[in-house]
Amino acid sequence: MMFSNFGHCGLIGKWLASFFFGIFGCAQFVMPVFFFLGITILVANDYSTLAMKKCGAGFVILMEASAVSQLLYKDTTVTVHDLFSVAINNHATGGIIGGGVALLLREGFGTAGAMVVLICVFLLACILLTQRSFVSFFKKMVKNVRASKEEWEKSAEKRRLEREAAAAEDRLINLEEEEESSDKATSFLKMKSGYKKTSDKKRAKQCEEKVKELEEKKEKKNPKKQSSTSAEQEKTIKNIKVNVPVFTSSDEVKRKDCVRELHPQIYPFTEEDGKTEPFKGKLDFSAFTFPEENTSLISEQAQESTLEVQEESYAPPYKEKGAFHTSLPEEIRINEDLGSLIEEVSESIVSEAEAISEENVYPDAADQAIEQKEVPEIEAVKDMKEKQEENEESRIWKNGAEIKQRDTEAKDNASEVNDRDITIQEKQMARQDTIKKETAQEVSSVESKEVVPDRKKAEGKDYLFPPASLLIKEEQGHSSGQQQYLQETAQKLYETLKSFGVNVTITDISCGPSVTRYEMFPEQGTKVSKILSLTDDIKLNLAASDIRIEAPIPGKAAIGIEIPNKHNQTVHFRDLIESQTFKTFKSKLAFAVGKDIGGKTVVTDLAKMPHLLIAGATGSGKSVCINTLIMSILYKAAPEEVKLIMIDPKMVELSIYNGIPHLLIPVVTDPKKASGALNWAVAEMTNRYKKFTETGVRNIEGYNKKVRELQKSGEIDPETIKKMPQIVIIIDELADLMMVAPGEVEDAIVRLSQLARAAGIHLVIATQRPSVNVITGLIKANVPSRIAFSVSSGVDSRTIIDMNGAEKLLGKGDMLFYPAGYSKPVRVQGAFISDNEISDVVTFLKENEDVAVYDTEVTEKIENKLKSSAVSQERDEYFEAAARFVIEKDKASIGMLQRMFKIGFNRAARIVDQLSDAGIVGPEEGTKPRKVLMSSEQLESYFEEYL
Ligand SMILES: Nc1ncnc2c1ncn2[C@@H]1O[C@H](COP(=O)(O)OP(=O)(O)OP(=O)(O)O)[C@@H](O)[C@H]1O
Repeated sequence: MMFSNFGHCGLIGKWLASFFFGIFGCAQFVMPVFFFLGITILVANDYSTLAMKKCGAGFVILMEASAVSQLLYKDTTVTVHDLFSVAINNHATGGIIGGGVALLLREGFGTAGAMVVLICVFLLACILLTQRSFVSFFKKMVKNVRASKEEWEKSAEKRRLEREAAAAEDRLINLEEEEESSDKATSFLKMKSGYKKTSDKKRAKQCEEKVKELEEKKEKKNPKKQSSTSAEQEKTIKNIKVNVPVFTSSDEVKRKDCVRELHPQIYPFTEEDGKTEPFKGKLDFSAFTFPEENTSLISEQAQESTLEVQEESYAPPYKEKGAFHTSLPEEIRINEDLGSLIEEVSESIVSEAEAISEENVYPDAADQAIEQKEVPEIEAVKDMKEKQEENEESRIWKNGAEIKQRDTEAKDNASEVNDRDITIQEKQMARQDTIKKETAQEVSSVESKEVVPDRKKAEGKDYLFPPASLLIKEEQGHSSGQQQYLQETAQKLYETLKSFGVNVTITDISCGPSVTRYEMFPEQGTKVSKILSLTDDIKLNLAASDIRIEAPIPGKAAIGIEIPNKHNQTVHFRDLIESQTFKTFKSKLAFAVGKDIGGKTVVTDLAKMPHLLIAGATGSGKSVCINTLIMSILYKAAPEEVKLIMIDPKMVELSIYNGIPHLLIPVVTDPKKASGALNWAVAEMTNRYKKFTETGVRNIEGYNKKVRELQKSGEIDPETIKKMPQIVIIIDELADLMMVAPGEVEDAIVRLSQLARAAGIHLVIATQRPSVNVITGLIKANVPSRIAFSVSSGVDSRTIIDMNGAEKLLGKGDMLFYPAGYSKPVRVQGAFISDNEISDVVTFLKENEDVAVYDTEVTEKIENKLKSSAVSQERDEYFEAAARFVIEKDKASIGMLQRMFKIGFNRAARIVDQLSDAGIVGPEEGTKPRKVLMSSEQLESYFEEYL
């Protein structure tokens, strides 16, 4: 095309060039170049939008050039053909495109206007092509001009200052040559100007002023430089004034060192103390926390004293005084005034010393026995404190060595005091022991007198209480390493928790027969749930079979971790009944449960429970528990006072008691009879309520009181109206009963549990399977007191006591005792009684009592009930209604019953036969209706008896 434009390509080239000139006008000269470049750019840029935009902008610029040439060309072409032909001929006009645009614009805006529009479009096209706006271009230009101007000014100023400085230095050299200078001034000058000459103070001052002047001048002109210089100056001054390295609060080690240095009393017993270097650092107490070491140390101290006091008597060693607080003031800052800081620190040390000496070193001050030794202790501590106060008054910072020495003195004092304490404690303990032994001897002598069977003493007069000598006594033998073991376990426990980031203070250790409880107070801000979540880790670290965490212990601000003892101690039943608690217990339904975690005897009143549910896996100790309950009653109440009904579907557990005077009926082993016995109890309960209404009393106590009064006054014959005995119904395996007669048994139990308390009837239900179809919702709701023995899962535990915990018990009498009114179950080691002991007691009772006189009336009633229930099972559903109907109509026929009950012939005939068998209607009389033999009253009494 380029060659064609200049006529070098023959005829076709000429035609082609003419055509393109007609289209693009004069721009055709550069069009081949534009096409070549444009297509190259488009291909190279992968036909990107930007490339297209730029090519478009280039094309517009070219066409503008054509349009301008058209405007400048003085010709009056108006048609497209004219534009085309003129452009072909002279190659100087705009062609169809450029020319067309120019003509249109000229028509619209005139030539000048068209030029302006074209220039504007040209600029826009240029922006598009270059992708630069003119404004930013101009800005950049202005900036560059300004920068070069500033640079020039700066260099001029620099040169001027250099000249001035050189002149000042010349003057200074002259001055220095004249006179001698002092060392300080020289050094100052050295620092400032780098010269090594000397001059006197005055001269130095003058020089200094001069240099300062110069610097000020400089700084005024260059503020950045000024600030950096002043910062440098400050730093230098700081370096001269404060000869203490900067201390970072995040540096744990340094912090600890500082604390040790400033608070020597907090480390009274560490070996490390002697190695502590005198303090050299600078303090920054922001974000200050107290290190845990001292807490542990002091708690260990507390434990030591605790354990000593605690030996033998399982009572808690001291009353929650072991808990102490060691947190220091959170924010102590030293910045400007070191003196005030020293004051603050000394105060805090004194208060710390007080706190430690009063609360922690002697944690069991509350213990009465140890009260006597408090006076010398406190004096000794005061001495120690005074010495330490003196220490603090002296310079803490400078005289590190002196402080160290005094620390050692204080430490010695503390250890002296400690030793003295220990000896005092030992003496005290020894005295306590002797007193205890003496009293124990006295008590046992009194008890032995009491235990001797005494006919007169017993309320039942003719009841001979079994002697305690029939039971096995606990062998006295204390494991010697017990204290050491407890201490070690406590230490391990503490360290385990600490390793998981839980800091605690062990405040108490209660050693029970089978488990030991470590009471602890967690550090402020520790979540209880965090400790609970560590159960398995604690178990692992202590190699314990199972642990239970009580968080928090009811009524205490502490968490209890119960760890099984190395050697279990059996709690013998004899210990319990010989205890003062049992002897002085008023209720006839006293139940010696066992010993709690503190070793205290637990005796409870069954009458207040008023019904008890005992549940646990097989072999967990239920039967033994029931035996202790029965034996407690045998040792406490005469047969006239308490009667027992025992239901033992297992047949082997309670049969041993057959023949004792307390039994109302022989031990029931037949589950069918059991439901009869329960129904009798329900009837008895109703009877008792009737009697209460007649006598105008509300409960059994009121009734018995009234009877006693009337008997005393002689108004009634003691033989005819007797006092009501309390009745305890014991069911050893509820699951068996529920399998045989679920509906009936549940109904009877529910009725009894709802109403029997006031009537003096109490239920004790034991079961192996605490599933919901055995302990139904209704039974659970009405039996409020529970004893949970070891179970296999948390689900079972929840069925019994509505919470987890029983799955962690150790078995063999380890129980969670949860009577009505307790907010949380209590862990108790149940008493143990062997079969031999039971049989000895039973034999004793049998020998000394007339052969058990069972209540024949009760037995008969139960038998009748059994029979009637067997018969009633065979009877038709409409039997009762039919009987009433025939008595009402005074005749009985099959057709009549058919019509009345809308039943078939056969069924009606069967009902009539049943009525005849029951003696309600007479025999068949041919076609005549049968005769009715009973009146309606007779019928009612029949129903009462048999249904
Ligand atoms: N308080 C206790 N102290 C020591 N050992 C006990 C105690 N209670 C139970 N045991 C031991 O556990 C064994 C099983 O106890 P027990 O017969 O009472 O269990 P159980 O729960 O009634 O079992 P099952 O439901 O199978 O009858 C006893 O033989 C005894 O060795």
